[in-house]
Amino acid sequence: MEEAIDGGAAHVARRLYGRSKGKALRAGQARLLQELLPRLTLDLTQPCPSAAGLFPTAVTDVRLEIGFGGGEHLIAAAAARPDVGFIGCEPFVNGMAKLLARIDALGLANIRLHQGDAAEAIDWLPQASLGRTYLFYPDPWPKRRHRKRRFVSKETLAALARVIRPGGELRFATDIDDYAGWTLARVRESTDFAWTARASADWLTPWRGWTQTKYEAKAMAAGRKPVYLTFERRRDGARDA
Ligand SMILES: C[S@@+](CC[C@H](N)C(=O)[O-])C[C@H]1O[C@@H](n2cnc3c(N)ncnc32)[C@H](O)[C@@H]1O
Repeated sequence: MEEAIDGGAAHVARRLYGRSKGKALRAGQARLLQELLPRLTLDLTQPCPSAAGLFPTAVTDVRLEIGFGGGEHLIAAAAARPDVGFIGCEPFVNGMAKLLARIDALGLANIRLHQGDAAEAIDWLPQASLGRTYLFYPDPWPKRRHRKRRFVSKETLAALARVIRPGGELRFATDIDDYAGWTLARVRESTDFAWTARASADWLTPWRGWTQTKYEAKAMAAGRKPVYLTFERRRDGARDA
């Protein structure tokens, strides 16, 4: 067990499941990992006084993407909103290399990165420092005995509730019905988040300006139908209002 760096939710050192390496990297990708990644990486060994202060220019909001994969959504979101700071977390080195190539090509200055478990970055961030968090197609771990490896848990929801400001959002997409039900059940038990859907169109329609991720394209090609769930961070005492 490790102490939280900023005195926030206690960070429990946990195993990160899933692959961290795939195909051999090209020379250009290896160079970006060596030279660009260290310049954009969060320094979790130092306290984080302010999430907005991680960016070189003033930002109006800070948003976090957990497990960005190939970075399709993160790049599009950051390019569309240069006034917003984005933090991307991804342990898979090939995904990180792909994202770095896009950041470099587009000259984006509003992305910061953590190559590893997003839970570490979440525990490091100050309270109420994020306006929005994205969790798209997290690894489904379909076997019953592996479900405890899923990113969504009572503990991660509590950690996210600490860093998402009241009125802020957690956006979640999955193509696995059982993971949607699992997440809804955990949100239902939480006093921190409320599912905002009013009608089926709300969970069957992607968010405005949505950029399809590689995983979603594969899921749809295989005939699976995604759901898009938006959870609002409750303001204190709002649960039974
Ligand atoms: C099924 S892929 C989806 C990727 C991407 N979101 C998409 O929609 O294409 C899940 C991703 O989550 C990453 N991941 C798994 N556990 C993670 C964790 N604890 N923190 C951050 N990323 C994680 C994996 O490396 C993988 O790239």
